[in-house]
Amino acid sequence: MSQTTIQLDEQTAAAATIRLPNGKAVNVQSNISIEADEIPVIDVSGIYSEDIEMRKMVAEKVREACHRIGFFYAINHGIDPQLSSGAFEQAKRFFALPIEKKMEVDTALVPGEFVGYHAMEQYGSKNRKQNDLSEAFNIAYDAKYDPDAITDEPSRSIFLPEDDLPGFKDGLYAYHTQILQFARKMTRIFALALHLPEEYFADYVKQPEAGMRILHYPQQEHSEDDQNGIGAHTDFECFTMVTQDGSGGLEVLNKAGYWIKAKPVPNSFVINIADCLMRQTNDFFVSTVHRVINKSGNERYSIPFFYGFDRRKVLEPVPTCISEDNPMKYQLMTSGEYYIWRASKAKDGEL
Ligand SMILES: O=C(O)CCC(=O)C(=O)O
Ligand SMILES: [Fe+2]
Repeated sequence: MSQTTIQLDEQTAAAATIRLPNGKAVNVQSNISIEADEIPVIDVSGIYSEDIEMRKMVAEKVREACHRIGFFYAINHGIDPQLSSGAFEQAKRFFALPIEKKMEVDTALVPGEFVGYHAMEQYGSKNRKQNDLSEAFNIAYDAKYDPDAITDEPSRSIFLPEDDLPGFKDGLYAYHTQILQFARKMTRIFALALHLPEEYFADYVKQPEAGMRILHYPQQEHSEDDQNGIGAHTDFECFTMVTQDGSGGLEVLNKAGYWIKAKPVPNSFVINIADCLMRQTNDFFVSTVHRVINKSGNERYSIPFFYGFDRRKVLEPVPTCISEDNPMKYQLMTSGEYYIWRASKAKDGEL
């Protein structure tokens, strides 16, 4: 997530330029979203194949999607749907707690880190009358729940005492552990997609950034001009994998400047490129602007998993994405420097 500044066009209030904290500016032609089949659905079952050609076939589809739109659906990912149902149940239990209880794990208690509770209508854009209509709870990577952990460093997560919500932490990490393993496999596919050896990023993800978030969006009554569930933003790690319920509401800004509805596809992840991978690929992969507006008539719940490289690793350019004619556009920094800079900006109330 990140903050945005939106400038309304003088001629038409519908068109706008969105200035992003990642340094980009994107044009929006209309604030009203449209139905379009632009987000590819990729069957990723080939990632488990022993045959490198099968893995490369998935990788080429990922390459095309990440270059063209920065978003795709992954189906046949192999994760038991009971784990996502379990995590959604935990989300509903948490958000049903009284606000005073939820505020005991307020994210403000952990400056600079994206963990804990983000209260309803707390963040927003100064261009909209109402703050964003959502609440969230974020957890961080925890080596205790990673079967391939190489560290015993304590997690940055904060939780209510176990007796306040028995089973909540284990329920969330049961799902997190499975997504983490899938994300490591996908890291190999992303390397192939960039025409690099599969192992290229292996050292970057032994101790990854792997936050997960549960989100609750009530039905909104205001127009999309006055309020969003989450306003237009890009994510800041390498890639994000979102589990959405059946409500719909996630919208993706395509290169032509139109909001495309990312309609729910059962048992899929919506995967999107985030800023760090955009930086490392010198913009070959696009970190696409997205937002959420829940007008489904239901309470919407979603579970994004934000996956990034080890904080100590420098975000070096990918060799296949730079050349003499196409030099690196971004200043070198570590993943950690980038995350902390962006998280602090976002927590300053700018989304
Ligand atoms: O709720 C969703 O579908 C997406 C949420 C999101 O974009 C975020 O938390 O960064
Ligand atoms: Fe996002």
